[in-house]
Formats: sequence, structure tokens, C-alpha cells
Amino acid sequence: MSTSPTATVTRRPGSVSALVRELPRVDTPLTVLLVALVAGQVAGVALLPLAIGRLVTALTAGGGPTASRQAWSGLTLLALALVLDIALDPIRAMVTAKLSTAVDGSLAQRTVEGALRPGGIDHLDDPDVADQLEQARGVEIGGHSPGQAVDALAALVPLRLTGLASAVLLGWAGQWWMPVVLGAGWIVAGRWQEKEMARAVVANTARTVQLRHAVYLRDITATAPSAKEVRLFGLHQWLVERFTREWWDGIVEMRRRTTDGRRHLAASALLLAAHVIVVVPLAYGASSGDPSIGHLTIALQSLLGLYALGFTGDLQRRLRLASAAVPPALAVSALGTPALAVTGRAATRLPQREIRFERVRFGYPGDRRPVVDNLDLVIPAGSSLAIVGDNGAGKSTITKLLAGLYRPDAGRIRVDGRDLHEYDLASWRRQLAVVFQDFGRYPFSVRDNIAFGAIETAATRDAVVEAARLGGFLGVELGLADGWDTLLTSAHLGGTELSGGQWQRLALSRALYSVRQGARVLVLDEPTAHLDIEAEYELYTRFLEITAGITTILVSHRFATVRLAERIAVLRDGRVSEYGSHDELLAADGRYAQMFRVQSAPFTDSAGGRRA
Ligand SMILES: Nc1ncnc2c1ncn2[C@@H]1O[C@H](COP(=O)(O)OP(=O)(O)OP(=O)(O)O)[C@@H](O)[C@H]1O
Repeated sequence: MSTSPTATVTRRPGSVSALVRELPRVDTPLTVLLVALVAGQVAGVALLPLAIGRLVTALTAGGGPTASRQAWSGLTLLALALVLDIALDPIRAMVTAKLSTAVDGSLAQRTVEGALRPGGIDHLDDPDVADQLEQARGVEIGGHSPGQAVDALAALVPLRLTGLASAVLLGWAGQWWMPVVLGAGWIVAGRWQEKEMARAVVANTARTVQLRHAVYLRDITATAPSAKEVRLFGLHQWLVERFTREWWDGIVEMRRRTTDGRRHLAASALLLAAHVIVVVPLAYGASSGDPSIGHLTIALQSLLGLYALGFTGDLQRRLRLASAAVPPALAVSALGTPALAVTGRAATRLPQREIRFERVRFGYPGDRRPVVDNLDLVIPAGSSLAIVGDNGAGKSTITKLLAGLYRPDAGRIRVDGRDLHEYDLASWRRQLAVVFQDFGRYPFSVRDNIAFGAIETAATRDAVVEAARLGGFLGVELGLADGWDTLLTSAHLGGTELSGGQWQRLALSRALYSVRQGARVLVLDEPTAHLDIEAEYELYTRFLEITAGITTILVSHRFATVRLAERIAVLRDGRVSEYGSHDELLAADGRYAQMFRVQSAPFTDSAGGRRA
């Protein structure tokens, strides 16, 4: 999901305050210590002009006990200022680093927890949530992480406070209105520069539409699935031309957005005017002894310190960029769908009688056209059911509804008479062993990939081997470098990548491991799509062994697979249009019989006999 050009950096004005509120939540003692250290350092910096002012007064007083007292107190203040500033600095750096790591760790953990918390997956179809997940990724992968914002904040806050302290000193040593004029100049000029920086940040993060598109074009040349096709279709030239055009358009647009020299000029003129307004009366007054030389020294030093109220360049840039992920990360960490996070009764060893879909209606979020409409379907416990239908008929959707990944908009799914959502979702899911059409390919070991089927039980070697046998994976591990422990990703040294069919065998083994560990419902969505003929045949011969005693739901376009089931449901227009055994449906000569004949046609001659 894309992020709008301004979403990351300008539409999140609460990023810094969200970060500040987060600090004590993550580590209160460290935050308190950091505040104390910052206060100490600021006091040190503020004491410096006072100390120098006293020393200058002493040096120009021409000796005597008063001058000596001034000199000593000046020296004492100077020592105190240096100790506070210099000695506290490394301690502040250490505390900041610790707090920054703690913030990163805490937000990363909570973001991952939040993303996984919702029982269903309907939130992933919500563009706002997808946007937040995308932006929160900055936290997980550490790009401009909130921890870096803590660093920037810990440097920026003392700077600002020092600026304020300088303003107070300037007002005290000079005239009250001087810090008002100069401070306003720095703040206004700073705001202008900050706005310009924000625009540059937006543009530089490739967020102009053209640049984003150019980046996408560049990436498809490098990602495995499209890299193959790009070469095969000979798209090189087209891609290069398209990329170059989008890139240059993007750069021109970026320049247009970022360069506004007039603001720079105006900011410089404003600051110059503010300094003239303050310095001229100071100099004029000093020539007639008011302010005194000591106060003049303090005023001039403070005057220079007021820059800290203005634009601080990279510090502000880092703070803005790095804190941008905080609000979306907090939003993600608070994710949870109470409607699905049911903590109801245990579903242990269910179903004993049946699974029943009753007038179920469902449409995906954001696209409320019902995919499933008024669906009635009964699956007796312990039986096998195949669901067939055209592409997009809603077969996989039914499996997702059964798994509680989505909740019906109307109607209900009952398990042994009770609404599915009266059961504890986690407990119900432990009764399910599912191989989705787009099953997971986990970059872990073979053993883990199988054991994920029942993560709560300790995976014994025998159980893993037995599941691999049933799923048709047994033997594949012999060709892998580390056998069962081989990492299934070529991105790691010693790891490897499986073929499509091997992955499918592994996914089947995972589901069957789950069944062996107690799951009662086996759901196989296109289980043979990637299998070679032999593997498919072997699966059929093991089908009764695999499904013995459990409820099985098969989704398939392959009639050799479909006819293994005791009952078949044909899905059309979101509901069951035909229901019965293979023979009954053939005899009924409806849609099923028609589909069956179409699939058999290439293998039969016009007279109905088998082709050679
Ligand atoms: N996450 C989703 N968001 C929006 N629409 C979806 C989503 N998933 C599926 N659909 C839509 O729901 C309809 C049913 O999809 P489903 O995957 O259940 O069909 P299917 O019968 O399994 O199809 P196939 O035989 O092609 O696998 C399709 O029109 C599809 O575009």
C-alpha cells in the first residue's frame, strides 16, 4: 500500500509529542535521569555568560577587594559551568543511547504484536491500516527509527533551552524588549526554513508520484518473478525509456517543490534587521556607560546564543524524519479486533456432529458486493466435502470464513449447533489444519516448516517424519544439505529454495502434522495444483489414510481430486447450486456434469472412448 507524498512527514504534526509521551512509558527512570542531565547542562551553558561577565567586570575594576570577589565568583561560576556542560555530556550521551535503544525495541516489539493481534485479517484490507503498517515498518527495519529521534530530541531540547536562557540573560543585561525582537526574528526565520526543509524531505524521500513510479519500475527489474519475465518479454528498452522519463519528470517536480530562494533571502534580511535593532542601541548605550562593560559582555554573549531558538538544520530534519513512524507504530501496536478476538468456550475435539453454514453472506471490506450470498451448506463431521466452482466463485473465501479470518456480514457458521464466534478462536483454530491456496513458505528449517502445524506441541522426529510421509515430502530432505535442518531460503548461506511442488508437499505435511497432533478439520485449497502426476497419484492413494476420522474440505478444479470426496458442492453466484456425490451430480446432468465433461474432453475421442 502506498504512502501519500505528505503522509510521512507533514501530516503527522503529533509525531514529536507522541514520542515525548512514549519516553516515560518505555523507561521512566531513564527518562527522569535524562531530563535532569539536560537541565544540568542547560544550567551550565546559561552560567557561562554570567561567569565571563563577572570576570570582565573584575578585570576592568582596577583591583581592590570588590574586584577580587567578582573575579573569584566569576571563576567559581566558570568552573561550575564547565563542569556541568562538559562532565554531564558523556553521561547524557550514554543515557540517550540507552533510552533510544529501549524506545526502538519497545516500539518494534509492540508493532509486531499489534500487527499479529487481530484474530481476523479484515483489517489488512483497510487502506488506512495498510498505510499505518507501511509507515510503521520504519520502526521494525530501523530506517529512520524513533530511537534516532530520541537522539535528536536529546540534543535539540538543551539547545532550545539554552536559547531561552540566553533570551532571559539578554533581557536582564540589556533591555527587556531585545530578546523579544531577536527571538521573534529567529523563530519566524526558523519556521520558514523548517517549512522549506519539510518540502525537501518529502521530495527527497522519492515521494513525488513520478519518482515513486520510477522506483517501482527500477525495482521490477530486480525482483525475481518479474526479472524473469522482463527478460523474456524483451521489455528492457521500454523499461529504460519509461524509467528515465519518470525519473527526470520526478526530479524536475522535486526541484520545483524544494527551491524557493526568496524565503532564504527574506529570512536573512529579517535576521539582519533584528540584530541591527538590538545591537545599535546596545552599542550606543555602552558608549555612555549603560549597560556597564560586564552587562555588555553578558548581553553580547547571550545575543549570540539566541540562534538556538531558530532553525537547527540537520537536528530538526532528523527529528522530523525519525519521529514520523511513532504515531503509525502506536496505532499498529494498538490494533485489535474485539469482534474476532472472542474468548469463548473451548472448541476441543469439535466438530462431533457437523459444520453448518446458514444463510451466510459476506463481502470483502471496501468492496461490499457479496462474494458469498445466502449460502447454506452442511458438512457432517468425519465426512469429506469437495467444493467446486468457477474462478472467483468464492471457494477460498469459504475456507477463510471457516477459519474465522473474516466474519460473515449476515447469517452464521455453526459448529455442533453453536455459532463459530461463540468459541474461543484460538481453540477453534487448533481444530483446523489448512493448506491455503497461497500457503506460507517460511524461511526456516524443513523441520520448523512442518512443526508450525502444531507449534504448541514439542516436535518429535518421528512425528515430523510421519507427517512428511503422508504429505509426500519424505525423501526430499535427503537431497538437502542439512536434511531436516536445511534452511529454506537461498538468502542464507547453506540455505536452499524448494520447487513449487516441493513447497506444496511441505505445506501438506504441515497440515497433516497438525491433524496428527489433534486437528479435526482438514481444509485443502487446491492441494494438487503444483504436484507432479506421481505425487498427485500417491496423495490419492493415501487419501483415506489421511482423512480417516476427520472432517475434510477440499477445494479443487481437478476432478480426479474432487471425486475422492464423499460429497461435492457446486458454488455459483455465491451459493450452493448443486450438492451430492460424484455419481449423483453426473446423473443430475447440471453444471457439475458440464464441468466434468469439459475437463474430460481432451482425453476422450468424439465417440467417447479414451485417446491413445
Ligand atoms: N482480500 C480480498 N479483497 C477483496 N476481494 C477479494 C479478496 N480475496 C478475494 N476477493 C474476491 O472475492 C471473490 C472470490 O474469491 P475467491 O478467492 O474466494 O474465489 P475462488 O472461488 O477460490 O477462485 P479461484 O478458483 O480462482 O481460486 C473474487 O471475486 C475475488 O476477487
